[in-house]
Amino acid sequence: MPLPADHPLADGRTGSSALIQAARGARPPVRPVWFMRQAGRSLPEYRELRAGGDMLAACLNPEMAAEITLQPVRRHGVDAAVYFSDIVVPVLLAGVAVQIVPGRGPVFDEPVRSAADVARLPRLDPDALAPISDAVARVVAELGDTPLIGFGGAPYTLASYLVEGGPSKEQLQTRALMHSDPATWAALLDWCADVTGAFLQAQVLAGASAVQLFDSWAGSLSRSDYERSVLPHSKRALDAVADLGIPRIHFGVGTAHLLDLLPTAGADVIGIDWRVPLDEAARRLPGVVLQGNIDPALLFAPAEVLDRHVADVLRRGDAAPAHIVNLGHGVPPDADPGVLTHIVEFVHAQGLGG
Ligand SMILES: Cc1c2[nH]c(c1CCC(=O)O)Cc1[nH]c(c(CCC(=O)O)c1C)Cc1[nH]c(c(CCC(=O)O)c1C)Cc1[nH]c(c(C)c1CCC(=O)O)C2
Repeated sequence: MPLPADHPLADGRTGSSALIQAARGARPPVRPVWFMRQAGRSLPEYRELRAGGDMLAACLNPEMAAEITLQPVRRHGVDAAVYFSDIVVPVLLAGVAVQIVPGRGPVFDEPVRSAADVARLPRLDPDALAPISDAVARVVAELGDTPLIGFGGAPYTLASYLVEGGPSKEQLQTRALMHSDPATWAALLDWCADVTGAFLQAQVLAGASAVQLFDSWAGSLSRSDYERSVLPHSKRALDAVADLGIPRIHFGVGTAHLLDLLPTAGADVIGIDWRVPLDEAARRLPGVVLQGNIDPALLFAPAEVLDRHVADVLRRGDAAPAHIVNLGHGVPPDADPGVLTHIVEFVHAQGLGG
């Protein structure tokens, strides 16, 4: 499947941007920087626009979702936008009842735990993704040569919300299901991969120039469980956009023990959390473009401590073929937006270094 001729990557708008260059392994004059979870909670203009309104309703309102996506680009001058939505949006659009509870996260009316529960999961009608395509088209019409990153939840992370019925630190029911009923598990993860795959595809076809697959909970898996029961499904989700020719980023939290496995799912760029220094990651992933990995905790440290840390991240990032600067996980809701703007200015002022 080719990109539409008027897609920003097909018509030349975003191809020479720092983000796309770096994702393809080149070293642009200035290192690209964006922040996971930049679209939302830490910005006063976001809070004002949302004004207590429902999160998922905001995601399904194309005008509002487009505006929220653009807010951090205007404010911080980041090198990419990330589409304002949530990993559970395509699940909701498939017809599964879910809410996002403020301060908690996605909560499902009925957890999915048995073979019958999985068999009942509805098929996602691609037409249901129209509000996504609409919002993305509005965003890219405003972005010019700044690329939009689309995203989706990796099958394990998504499945953990469905099985637990909500956020869970240890995902005990999820991992119990993986071991007790491998066939049901595989069917559930394939369903999640297909829902995320369709979500990614809709965003790319409407104008996203790159995608990121978030596997926030992958770190709780053993290496063998990850390799056998999760990785093939993450690959299935990434495969949904493989032939569109856009860079694919794969990010997980707490994945030090899984690092060398991650690129085998098919992504071009691997996102590293703050626990593994980028030069060590580069040694363990030769030839792989890296993204990360400013410790989000340092957003709360004095300016000179933060600057020293960011300079260290840049220096270590030089060990990779190319480096996309980001945090090691999402922007905390109480972060000072001024600190994020400062990081963008600091990174751009450094040039490429090394
Ligand atoms: C696990 C996960 C979720 N959603 C997401 C993940 C994976 C990324 C990660 O590990 O951080 C991904 C996500 N969620 C959101 C984005 C938007 C784009 C971005 O700025 O990166 C992205 C990429 C918006 C959001 N998603 C959510 C908000 C907050 C809702 C609000 O403002 O009321 C935003 C802006 C809600 C949400 N949705 C989810 C959680 C855990 C929460 C937090 C609940 C809370 O603390 O209030 C599920």
